[in-house]
Order: sequence, then structure tokens, then C-alpha cells
Amino acid sequence: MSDIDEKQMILYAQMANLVSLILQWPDINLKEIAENFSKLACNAHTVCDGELRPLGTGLYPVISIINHSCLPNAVLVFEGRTAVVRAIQHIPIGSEVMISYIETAGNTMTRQKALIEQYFFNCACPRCVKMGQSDDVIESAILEGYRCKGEGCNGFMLRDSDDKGFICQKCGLLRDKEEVRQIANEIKTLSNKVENLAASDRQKAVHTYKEIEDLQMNLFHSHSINLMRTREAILKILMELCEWQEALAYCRLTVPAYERVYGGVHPLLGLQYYTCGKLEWFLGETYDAVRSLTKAADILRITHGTNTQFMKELLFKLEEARAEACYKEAS
Ligand SMILES: C[S@@+](CC[C@H](N)C(=O)[O-])C[C@H]1O[C@@H](n2cnc3c(N)ncnc32)[C@H](O)[C@@H]1O
Repeated sequence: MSDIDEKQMILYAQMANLVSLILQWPDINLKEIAENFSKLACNAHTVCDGELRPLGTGLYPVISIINHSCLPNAVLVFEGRTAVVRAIQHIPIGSEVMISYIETAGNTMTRQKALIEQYFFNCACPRCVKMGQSDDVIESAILEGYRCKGEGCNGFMLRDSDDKGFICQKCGLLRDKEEVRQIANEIKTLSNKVENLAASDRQKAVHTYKEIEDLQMNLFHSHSINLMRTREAILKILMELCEWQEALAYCRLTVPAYERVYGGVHPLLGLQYYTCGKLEWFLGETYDAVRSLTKAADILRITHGTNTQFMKELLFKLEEARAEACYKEAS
């Protein structure tokens, strides 16, 4: 309990009070209840559906003995209420099975912060031990840093030693920190505005997200997580608006960033291919649909197995798309 920050402690105390009010037990121990909430936060897992949409929270005694890695060798998925851990790579006998507790997209500092705040440990996984080394600095600059404004240059930028701004590590161009600050402020203003819009006026929300996207394309590297999140938000609203063609364009825009951020066998990458494939299939782009659905199935059969309804639907769609591609080729 001593590691918990004050804000969190207050929240646990409030929740303990609520429990006390509901139960009305005479000798209830508020400190113990608050401690139990803290233990729950470290040991519980978010129960999700096949498409990783959160449904609730569950405490699974066996699953809760599994430790975390930002480069995990297993994933936790749910089949209804049943928690299933699947290997995503060969795990040699005697090696520890590790899952990720957090969104692995962030740079090392972001991930470390999330792990310390919720789980109270310093991660020493193969990704985190590289903190500060050149590979890690480059990854961080690409995922969360600024882009070079040099024409056609895709270099990543690091803060210059005189603190005037950011220097491109490829072409040497300086980006003034005032200019960066101004764009960042504009993005912040629009982001505050769009939060209120998303539920009330989706058309306006898409328009505002596109303004944010333009600013982010100017500011961030093309594989930046911020830009990826904005495009995800646009994609989600376009799907709600049934703007399928444009939704497909946005889904395709997110894929290279997903490949970079989630790489290899990751359920989120599989699901993004699946969304692309479904849109392509719906829009009659059969060959592209076969390609995307195949990529989705290759990943998701590892992370999700093949027995769930969700996977059966994916494999059925893939078969349908393949059959149509064969028919098109033959006619
Ligand atoms: C769900 S429990 C995991 C099982 C726990 N290690 C045990 O022995 O019961 C989560 C807690 O385990 C510890 N933990 C998990 N992964 C870790 C890691 N990679 N390095 C250090 N501690 C870790 C942290 O204290 C975290 O709050």
C-alpha cells in the first residue's frame, strides 16, 4: 500500500466507504477493503470479447500468477468467461510463460510508467533493458517523437544539445521548438473539442479528427502512435456512419503503423487485417480481401485458436473470398 500514489489511495478509500455503506457490517475494516481493491488492481484482468472489446473485470487465480513482459511469449484471450493463455512463439521447456499486462505500443518510458503506476514494478524485459540504447532511442523517436520537415526525408528527430529544437538524425535539419510547441497546442485544443463532439455530431467529429490528422502528419513521424490513434478514431466513426469506402482507406492507412508497433503475432494486428479484409470483401475487392483475411487468419488462429464462433466466422469469410477469387479468375 505504501507505493500507491495519493490520488489512487483516495479512490480506494472512497470505494471502501461505498462497500461499507452497502454491507452495513458493524466491524468492517476499511483499510483491509482498500488493500483488497489494490490487490485486485494488480491481479485482475480485463475480460474482452474476441475482438478485444472490454466486457468487464475478472479475477483468475491461475492466470494471476503469470508475470508480465513487454515482449511476451503468450497472450491472454477470453472465450466467454473462460480465460485462455496461448503461446505466440515456441516456449522452450523451463522458460517462463509471460503475457503483457499493458498496451505494448508505447515507448519504453510510457510502458515503464504504466507498469509502475498500476503494478508497482520496474520491468526488465528484453525491450525495457534496452532503455537509452540507440535502438530504443530510435524506436521512441519514431513512435512518439517529431518528424523531419525536409522534403522526402523520413528521418527521426532528437532534441538538439542547445535546446533550440529538434535535429533530424538523417539530414541534419533543425525543427524550431516554438513551431513544434505551437502545432502541439493546436492539436491539444482540437482534441479537447473533439471529445465532446464524438457522441453528438459524428460528421463534425470526423472533420475535426481530420484537422488533427493534418497537424499530426506535419508534426509526427508517419509511424507515430498519436497519428495511428487519430486514424483509428476516424475509422471507428466512419464505420458507424457506414462510410465503407473511406473507412477502408483509413483502415489501410493504419496497417503499416500497426505492423511497426505490434509486429509479428499480435492480436491487434490480426484484428486490423480482419477489419481491412471485411471491408474489402464487402466492397467487392476480392483479391485484396483474400490477402487481408489470410493475414488475419494466420495471426488470429495462433492467438485465438480455431474453435470460437468468432474464428469460425473469419475462416468461413476467408473460404468465401477464396472461392470468389477462384471464380473471378476462371471467368
Ligand atoms: C498478476 S501478479 C503476477 C504474479 C506474481 N509475480 C506472483 O508471484 O504472484 C502481478 C505482480 O507480479 C509482479 N510482476 C509481474 N511481472 C513482473 C516482472 N516482469 N518483473 C517484476 N515483477 C513482476 C508485480 O509485482 C505485479 O504487481
